[in-house]
Amino acid sequence: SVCMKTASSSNVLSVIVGKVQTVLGPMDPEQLGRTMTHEHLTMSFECCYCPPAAGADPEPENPFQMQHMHWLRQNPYSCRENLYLQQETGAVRDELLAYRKAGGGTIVENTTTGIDRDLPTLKQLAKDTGVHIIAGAGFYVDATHSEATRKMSVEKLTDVIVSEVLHGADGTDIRCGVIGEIGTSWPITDSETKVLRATAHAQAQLGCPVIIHPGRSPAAPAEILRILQEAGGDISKTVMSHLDRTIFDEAELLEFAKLGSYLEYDLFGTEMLNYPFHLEVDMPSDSQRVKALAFLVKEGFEDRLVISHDIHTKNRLAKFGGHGYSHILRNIVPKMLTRGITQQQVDKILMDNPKHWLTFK
Ligand SMILES: CCC(=O)NCCS(=O)(=O)O
Repeated sequence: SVCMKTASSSNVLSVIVGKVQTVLGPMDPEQLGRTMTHEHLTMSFECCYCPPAAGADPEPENPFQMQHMHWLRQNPYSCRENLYLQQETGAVRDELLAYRKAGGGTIVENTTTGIDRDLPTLKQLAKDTGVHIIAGAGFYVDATHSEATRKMSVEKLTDVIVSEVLHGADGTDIRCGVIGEIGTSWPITDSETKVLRATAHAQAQLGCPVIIHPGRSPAAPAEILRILQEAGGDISKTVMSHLDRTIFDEAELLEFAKLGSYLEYDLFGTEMLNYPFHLEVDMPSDSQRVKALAFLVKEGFEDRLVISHDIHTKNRLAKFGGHGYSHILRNIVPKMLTRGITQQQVDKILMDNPKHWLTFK
């Protein structure tokens, strides 16, 4: 039966090579269109609930009323109700229709094991809206690893990830088209190191795209690439997420960029004075994100940039007064064009780079 599985696995793989894999099946990469490389459409972020800080404004009684929108924007993780994006599939469906109208084609849905991935809902959303959706394989940060996950060997973890891509995940036949977001903390834990090694082994077998959530230290992204590379991963097909809250110093950023991964600015729309997961970090504004992109373009990295919003709480949906999934297309692109980034470079960032990354080798 091992032989049968290997034979059927190589048949599946031969169908995906040169293609991208959406929740509705393999697809010609030319069909992707404008692509947000890091979003969530249905998930729970309960693992990251933060009680309001001592002395700060407490959670309002009815947080989703207009007068509390500012509080929610500043304290998104201090309201449990706000962390259940999976309760808003209707609103997400409306937003995906709006995303298509705004010129969007594809969304990479980064929800992995640990934060309530829901593949049947993703498949239904793709059917209902015509937006191409690519689902993520693998595991989120250590705090969400189950005891069973922690006990798995690198080989077993590799088998799980490979199977999620080739055969389907969570007991369904719906296949993932990317590995990640693979979650890491700082310092990287033993269980996360095993998952990173498994990710690299799976990528070496599959020739597939990988996307990583780094811990909150400027040293984290390079350390992660070192682990992946040592285990046989393909850095040129790997996206490093959340650089906007991770590396601030321009020299350090250039040093990291030279390592060759894709560089992702994916918190567009997030404006927050106190970042509760790391109080020493000043969360940048959208203008500062655009400035970082313009800097990396000027330094010659236009072929490595990808962008997104990483919507993972309810308050960021248009239904709750948020910016929604079309903010980049409607507001950020025009801003980029006023800051020395050309239309051709914008097209690379939104179309060509995601296409090259997502295509199986
Ligand atoms: C699941 C969503 C996620 O991990 N988002 C990243 C948030 S942050 O670490 O950049 O604050």
